[in-house]
Amino acid sequence: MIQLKAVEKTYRTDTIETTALNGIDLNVAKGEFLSIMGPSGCGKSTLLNIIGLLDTPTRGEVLIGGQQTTQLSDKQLARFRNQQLGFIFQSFHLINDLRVLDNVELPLLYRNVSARERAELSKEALAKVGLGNRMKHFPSQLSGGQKQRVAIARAIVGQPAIVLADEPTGNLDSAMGNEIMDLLLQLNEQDGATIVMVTHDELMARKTHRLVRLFDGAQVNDHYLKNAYA
Ligand SMILES: Nc1ncnc2c1ncn2[C@@H]1O[C@H](COP(=O)(O)OP(=O)(O)OP(=O)(O)O)[C@@H](O)[C@H]1O
Repeated sequence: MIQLKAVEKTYRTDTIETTALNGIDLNVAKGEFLSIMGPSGCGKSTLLNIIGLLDTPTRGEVLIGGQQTTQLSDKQLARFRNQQLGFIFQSFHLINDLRVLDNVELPLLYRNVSARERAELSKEALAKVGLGNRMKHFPSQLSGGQKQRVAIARAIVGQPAIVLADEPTGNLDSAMGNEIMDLLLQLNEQDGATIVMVTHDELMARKTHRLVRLFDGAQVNDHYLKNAYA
């Protein structure tokens, strides 16, 4: 479903060159729930942004669902993102001036979906995350866990094949974090969504199918990391 081949990412400013990713080869199977861990600055968000086509690699290839993405124009990328990918962020990224239902409808606005169908699909997505009774609320009237549920409803309303989550439980206490994690597991198990999640929480990562550890922009295996920290 996701294939990265020899992906490198270098950021350049006038004086400094930073290698954020240094030759990543990664295959994520359809229906797999993968977590990515590693110390601060090791390249986790960069990797997720590249998988999510929000950023482009300096070298290497990114294939999503067999489609080569490196040659796509910005417009094609935006369309591909909108149809294939759902995003969940640590800080929710909801629009505070919009009611919950309108926030969830947003990804559908960029497609040819009628107003009635947008509302129906969004209500379904909100019911799925247990927020069917909060549609008319504004984000400021919700708890952190509820905001993240809205963000998940928004991520899944267009039924994307892949959901990308950047520290989805990072801003939540452990009880709410566990609820959000259960919801992601349910999405994966029942709806078959392929999920890639960046997390700092080993307990959350342990619930997923596979744990990839990064160190200094490179993929390392568990054994190596344990030796490195021994
Ligand atoms: N836009 C940018 N310009 C320059 N350097 C960048 C940029 N984005 C990231 N970097 C650098 O690339 C490296 C990887 O950053 P990245 O945000 O991917 O790490 P991370 O593992 O997600 O960190 P954290 O856990 O702290 O969020 C870091 O050294 C960072 O300073």
